[in-house]
Amino acid sequence: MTVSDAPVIEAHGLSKTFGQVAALRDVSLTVSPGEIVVLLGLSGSGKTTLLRHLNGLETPTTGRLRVLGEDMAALRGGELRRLRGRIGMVFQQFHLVGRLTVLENVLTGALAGLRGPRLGIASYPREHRRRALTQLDRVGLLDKSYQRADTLSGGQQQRVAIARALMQQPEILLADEPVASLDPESSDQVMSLLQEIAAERQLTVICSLHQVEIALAWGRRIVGMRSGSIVLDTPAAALTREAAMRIYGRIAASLAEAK
Ligand SMILES: Nc1ncnc2c1ncn2[C@@H]1O[C@H](COP(=O)(O)OP(=O)(O)OP(=O)(O)O)[C@@H](O)[C@H]1O
Repeated sequence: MTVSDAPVIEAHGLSKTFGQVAALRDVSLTVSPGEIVVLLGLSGSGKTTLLRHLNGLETPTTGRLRVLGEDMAALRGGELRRLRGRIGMVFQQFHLVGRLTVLENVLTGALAGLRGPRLGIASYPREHRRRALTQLDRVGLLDKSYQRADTLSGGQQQRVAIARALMQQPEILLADEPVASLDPESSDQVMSLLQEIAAERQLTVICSLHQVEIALAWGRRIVGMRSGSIVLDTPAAALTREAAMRIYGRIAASLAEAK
């Protein structure tokens, strides 16, 4: 195995409990560079908790986790921040600052690498501004650069959030239900953009979804989660819609039983 083939994520027996709630149960997962992995599961199955472990926002109750070759349990302060700088994140609710321009929102993606507070576009280095405009061009929104972020549609706002994440030149992109708030057409645009960008940059993408149809259409590898456990890990091409729906049916049934 060469260095570049080394897994970017290696989780072994991860468990996480919040009080009485087991959010993750014995999760093991290995992801190679450039893979696009869809985490598929209903609400409450543990997808967000797993993603939060991958960028060090949660620490496991038990188990081991290596991300980009680093043992997460061994990282402290600045080391953890540096690792986080290599991992981009996008969220269901975009988390843009609505009253700022699109360009300023994208510029904030590079803030971790800058000292001191920034106020206004002109306060960012010229090179950052150039890069931010390049990212906006890539996501098809260059013409919206100077518009307030809250005047954009949901799909456009998610594309801005992707451009912001790309500013940190991440090696891994974590997308937590990135299309859950979007209509079908915008969902397709966002999923297709994530896939193109992953291919262009050899970027590893881990994307949580709850919709089987979208997972089948866009996933390459589908990891199914139920009640905190991985119950399925298969190439999307090998998973028929009927099989996925049956698995989902079992997920739904198990949740109904739990209530
Ligand atoms: N900080 C927390 N404190 C207590 N319980 C938590 C916490 N975070 C997650 N949980 C619980 O852990 C379980 C898994 O939640 P998680 O958010 O990971 O699921 P999910 O599949 O991402 O669902 P959703 O899409 O609704 O966020 C749920 O039962 C949730 O209530």
